[in-house]
Amino acid sequence: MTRPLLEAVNLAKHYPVKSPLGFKTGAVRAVDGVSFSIPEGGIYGLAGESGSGKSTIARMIMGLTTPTSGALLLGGRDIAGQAGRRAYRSKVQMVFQNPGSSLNPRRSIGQSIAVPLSGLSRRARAARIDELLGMVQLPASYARRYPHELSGGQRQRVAIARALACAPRLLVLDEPTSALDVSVQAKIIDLLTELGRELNLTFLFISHDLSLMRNFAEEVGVLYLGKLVETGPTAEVFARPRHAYTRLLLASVPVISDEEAALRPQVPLIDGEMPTAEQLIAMEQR
Ligand SMILES: Nc1ncnc2c1ncn2[C@@H]1O[C@H](COP(=O)(O)OP(=O)(O)OP(=O)(O)O)[C@@H](O)[C@H]1O
Repeated sequence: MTRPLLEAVNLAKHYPVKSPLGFKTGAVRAVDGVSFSIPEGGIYGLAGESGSGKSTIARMIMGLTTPTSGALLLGGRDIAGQAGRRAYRSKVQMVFQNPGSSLNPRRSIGQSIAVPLSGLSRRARAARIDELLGMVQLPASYARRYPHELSGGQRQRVAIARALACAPRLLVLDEPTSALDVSVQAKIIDLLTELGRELNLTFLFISHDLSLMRNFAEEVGVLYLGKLVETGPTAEVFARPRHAYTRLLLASVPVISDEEAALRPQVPLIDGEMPTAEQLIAMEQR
C-alpha cells in the first residue's frame, strides 16, 4: 500500500455569522468533519455543488485559511505552521478555473512561468521554461507570447506549466477545465493524467461535475453541505452510488450514448422535474 501524501482528518471550518451590530449569532459549517486520504501518486476527485465547501478545503490545503478543528497532513506532518513556508509552497501548487485571470496580461508567458524560478541564472531559467513548455506540449517559442495571444486551453497549459515550475508533489486543481469547451477539457485531462504518471504527481481534483472524474480520478468523494456523504473507488461510486445526493449528481449528468444512459441512476421525478437534493433525501427518509 502506497503511503498517503495528503490526509484530511476530521477537518472542519466554521465561519461565524454576525448580526449587523457585530454580535456572533451562529456559524456556517462550510466544512464539517471531512476525512479522506490521497496516496502518493494518486488522484482524488472532490465533487459537490456550489457552496458545498470545496474551495474552503482547497484554501485550507494552500494555507490561505486555517481549520477550525481537525488536521491536514502532508507526508504525515501537520501542515499547520508549515503552510506559510517557502518549502511547503514549493511542494503544493494550485491550478485555478480561469487561466485568463490567473495570468498577468502584461507578462509574457515565459515571464509568468519564470516567477517561481527567481533563484536560477538567466540561462538555466530559459532552459527550464523551454522544458516546462515542452511538458505541457506547447512550442518553446510561446515563451515570447502574451496571454491574449493564446486560446483558453493553451492558457490553462501555461498555468499548469507555472504550477509545475518548482517541481511540486501535490497539485490542487480547482475546476481546472470548467471554463473550457468539452473537447479542450478532455485534452487537458489527458495531459494531466500523463504528467501525473511521468512526474509521480498527486492530484486533488475539485469540480462540481462528477462526470469529469470518471476517467481521471481513482477515488472520489462527494461533498454536500460541508460533509463528505460518500467516498470510495470511482468505478464503485459510479456503479453503486449509496447516497441520494450522489445519485442526484449522477442523474443530472448529460449523457451522450445509450450505454451511458443505461448506467445512469434513476431518481423519482416530481411533477416531471428532477427533485432537489433536499427533496430526494426527504423522500428516501420517509
Ligand atoms: N469567508 C467566509 N465567511 C463566511 N462564510 C463563508 C466564507 N467562505 C465561504 N463561506 C461559506 O461556506 C460555504 C462553503 O463555501 P465554498 O466556497 O467552500 O463552497 P464551494 O463548494 O467551493 O462553492 P463554489 O464552487 O461556489 O466556490 C458556503 O455556504 C459559503 O457561503
